[in-house]
Amino acid sequence: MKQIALVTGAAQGLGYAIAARLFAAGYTVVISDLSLERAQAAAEALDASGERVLALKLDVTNKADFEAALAVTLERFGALQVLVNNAAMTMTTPVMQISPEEFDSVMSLNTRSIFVGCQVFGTHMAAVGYGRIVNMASLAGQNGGTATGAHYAASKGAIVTLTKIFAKELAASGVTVNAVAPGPIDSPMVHAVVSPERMGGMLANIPVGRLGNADFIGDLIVQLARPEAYFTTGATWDVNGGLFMR
Ligand SMILES: NC(=O)C1=CN([C@@H]2O[C@H](COP(=O)(O)OP(=O)(O)OC[C@H]3O[C@@H](n4cnc5c(N)ncnc54)[C@H](O)[C@@H]3O)[C@@H](O)[C@H]2O)C=CC1
Ligand SMILES: CC(C)c1ccc(C(=O)O)c(O)c1O
Repeated sequence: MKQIALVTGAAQGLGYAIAARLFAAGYTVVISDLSLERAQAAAEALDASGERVLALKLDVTNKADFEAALAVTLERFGALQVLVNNAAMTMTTPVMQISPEEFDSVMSLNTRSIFVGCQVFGTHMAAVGYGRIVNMASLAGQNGGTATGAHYAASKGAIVTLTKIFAKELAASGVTVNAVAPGPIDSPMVHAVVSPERMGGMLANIPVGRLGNADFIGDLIVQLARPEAYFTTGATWDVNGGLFMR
């Protein structure tokens, strides 16, 4: 059976690495992002033939975009088994200076998007009796964050909880819902948040002494997406170089 996966925020960074590892594992991959042009460029880089890749605009703050992306994917490929809710943003505003509007915007993009994605895609997956959803959390959601903003950390903590809730709801329908919680991964986002001057201090604080690798996150998600991974659901998979100990 053809295996189709959709990744949000897949034009760059971890999202692109996840899409690339799924592609290498034989999946047909829908690369979605806020910008159609950037999604198209990423799709072209992954599969110039365009046979096993589709680029879509999917603004994760917009429920109608999730619904449209599901409809277009089903129309084009006839199935959709895997959703990776990856898109997010971070802002490093000190907690006492975060406005309610800024707090809402981070929660909407990082957390409400996961809620909506699990609802829309989970409903389809439950109807067909099979599916795999992976939500991108963060170590910051577990330890309150250090380099990251308070709203970012709170938004990621809520993803762990939502993952458990949707896992329980969908378990009997053949749908698993798991989260991955990375610590700092070598990616545009980490370099945007941690200046070159502060990077040495950050590396010194990571027990394994180096940043994580985006391809490994992709490979972990390939494993969680397998039919054989039916017995892990509601779990948060930590990938943090031992930083949880600090
Ligand atoms: N890079 C890291 O060290 C870590 C990343 N993470 C998580 O991994 C995920 C990916 O992170 P990175 O690749 O580093 O981020 P990134 O900032 O490099 O990429 C995020 C992608 O999301 C897209 N995006 C932004 N707003 C969007 C919207 N409204 N709708 C759809 N797409 C949108 C951006 O265009 C971009 O392509 C995020 O959930 C992040 O919180 C978690 C822990 C560590
Ligand atoms: C790159 C993102 C914002 C990031 C950076 C640092 C940490 C950490 O030190 O724990 C994270 O968990 C992140 O998600």
